[in-house]
Amino acid sequence: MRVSLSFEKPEGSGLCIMVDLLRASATITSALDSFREVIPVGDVEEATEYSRMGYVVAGERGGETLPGFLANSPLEVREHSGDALVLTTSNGTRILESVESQALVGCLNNLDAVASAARNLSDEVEVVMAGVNGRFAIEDFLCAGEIIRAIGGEFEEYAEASVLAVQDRSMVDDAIRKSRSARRLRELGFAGDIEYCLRRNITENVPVYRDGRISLI
Ligand SMILES: O=C(O)[C@H](CS(=O)(=O)O)OP(=O)(O)O
Ligand SMILES: [Mg+2]
Repeated sequence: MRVSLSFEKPEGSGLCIMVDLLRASATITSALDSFREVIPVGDVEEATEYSRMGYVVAGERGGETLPGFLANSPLEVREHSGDALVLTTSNGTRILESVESQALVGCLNNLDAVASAARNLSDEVEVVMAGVNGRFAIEDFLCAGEIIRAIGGEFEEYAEASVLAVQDRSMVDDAIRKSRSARRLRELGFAGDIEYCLRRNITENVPVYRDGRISLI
């Protein structure tokens, strides 16, 4: 198994795992408990159009929930159900739109499940950190490190660095709690989401993005 790590967009065209720990990956993973599929859309206008058609919509910009939408929150979306959830977020949904083939969605909540699915699907996987508006985000790097360690195999150097960074779990948790993204979410009243996103292996859900939709693998 060969594992690489990249930032913002996949460098190859094979299997990838999109990691946006706070919060798009966790929201998508959680939503698939109560929705058959998630439709990720890049812009607010398109999501609003879906809303007019009667779809349940969720989304934010800069962490702030869009008016009339559910929050990009793993805790909030699981209180709703339906056939499809339309989701637009600042980073995660935008990254998925740049995926050419298929992408799994990974977070700490589904850490071992997504690692095992990747191993079953391919002998090469690229983990893609979403970041925040083009900037490195430590929470995505550390989450990627835990997923890459769980996948195992041969790591390219960036991937290896992420694994070396996650030797101490309490340091990982502290760094994520102190991240710019977490601070911003706490200011907006989403402290509960941060703690939820830090929980390891609480679900077997492995979301897969293909042909513009996300469903369980
Ligand atoms: O809603 C979130 O947690 C973030 C907001 S921000 O742009 O990083 O402030 O969006 P996401 O697409 O989940 O990174
Ligand atoms: Mg994020």
